[in-house]
Amino acid sequence: MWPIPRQSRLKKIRSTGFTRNAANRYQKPILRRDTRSPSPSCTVPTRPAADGRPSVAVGPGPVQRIAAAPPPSPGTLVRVAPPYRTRVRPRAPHPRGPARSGTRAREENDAVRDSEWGLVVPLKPLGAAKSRLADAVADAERRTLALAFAKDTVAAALAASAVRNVVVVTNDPTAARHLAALGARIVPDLPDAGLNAALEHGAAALPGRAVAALNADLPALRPAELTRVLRAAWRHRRAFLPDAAGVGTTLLAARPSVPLEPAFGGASRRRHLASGAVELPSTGVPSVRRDVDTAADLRAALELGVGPTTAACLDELPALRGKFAPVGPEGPDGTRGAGRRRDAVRTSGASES
Ligand SMILES: Nc1nc2c(ncn2[C@@H]2O[C@H](COP(=O)(O)OP(=O)(O)OP(=O)(O)O)[C@@H](O)[C@H]2O)c(=O)[nH]1
Ligand SMILES: C=C(OP(=O)(O)O)C(=O)O
Repeated sequence: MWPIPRQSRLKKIRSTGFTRNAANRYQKPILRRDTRSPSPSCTVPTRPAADGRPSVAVGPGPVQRIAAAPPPSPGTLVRVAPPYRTRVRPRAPHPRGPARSGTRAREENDAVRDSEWGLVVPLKPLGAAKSRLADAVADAERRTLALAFAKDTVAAALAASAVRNVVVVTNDPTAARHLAALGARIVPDLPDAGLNAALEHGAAALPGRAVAALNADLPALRPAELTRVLRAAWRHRRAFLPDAAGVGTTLLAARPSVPLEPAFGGASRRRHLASGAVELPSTGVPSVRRDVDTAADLRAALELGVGPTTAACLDELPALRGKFAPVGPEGPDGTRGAGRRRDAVRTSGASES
């Protein structure tokens, strides 16, 4: 019956609203009688904080059961969905809003998908980490703080909508256990040849991805600020963010298939600039720049508001309580120091704040 003479073709288009090909593409939703058994309930490990608020999962803890939706009554017509894909973790709603249909929207959605980054977070063995805090705190507290910084950094990174996954490169078994419980993938530091070798090794675990190296000592990190930095980095082949002191680097990013070429350590801002990486704007992203090496850095981080694990350490460990009150003015509630911490809970899939 095809080709239809032009006249009757136009008539057909007018009567159906579709050409034959367009009509073939249009499909009604498939409806079938529901024969499925009720779907199983899913379990989410959580550990409530001391004050009763929910908190980041820190390991095996009480398991909260989420009841499954009641099954439809027998014989109900249900829309047949495509095969379900299991997500490793629920994703936060994308800032550009829900996915839309159409070619232009599809391109936009692809761009959003492409701009999801793999982060590489290096972490020294805790016994050696944060050595510049040794003057201010005893060894046990220094190790605890190094782990707390890393946990707050990784939890915030996992909650950032531009981040798809976080690889932690470490040989520390305790840190590995805690950070894996948050949702990070642990890669042993096989080269064991310093920070830059560890970063190259971690980046190799994310082939074909946009990769960003992020220091593990950013306890004030906010997911929305990290997303802002990564979206800015997406416009360049390689880009970096200087640390709060303007001497070092807290984040170095490379688009897919571009070698990361990390040159961290000491005055790395100058080295990253000389290597051709573009320096990203520093304004509006203080939490991504606020690395903590010294007691003064920790006070400055407290001014910004640190994450829940660092705040809990500073509140609960007798040797640390009251030790790092920030130098700034009192908070609106008259409290200082850890009392001014941000209370937002940062878990995977949590909304950005
Ligand atoms: N896996 C791995 N991570 C490292 C290594 N060296 C440094 N890092 C991490 O790289 C980031 C910046 O490191 P540094 O500032 O040199 O070390 P730090 O432990 O933060 O502080 P200091 O001991 O005071 O220098 C931190 O997240 C470190 O844990 C390494 O050799 N291997
Ligand atoms: C590792 C670096 O920083 P810091 O030693 O100050 O943590 C760096 O800036 O390259």
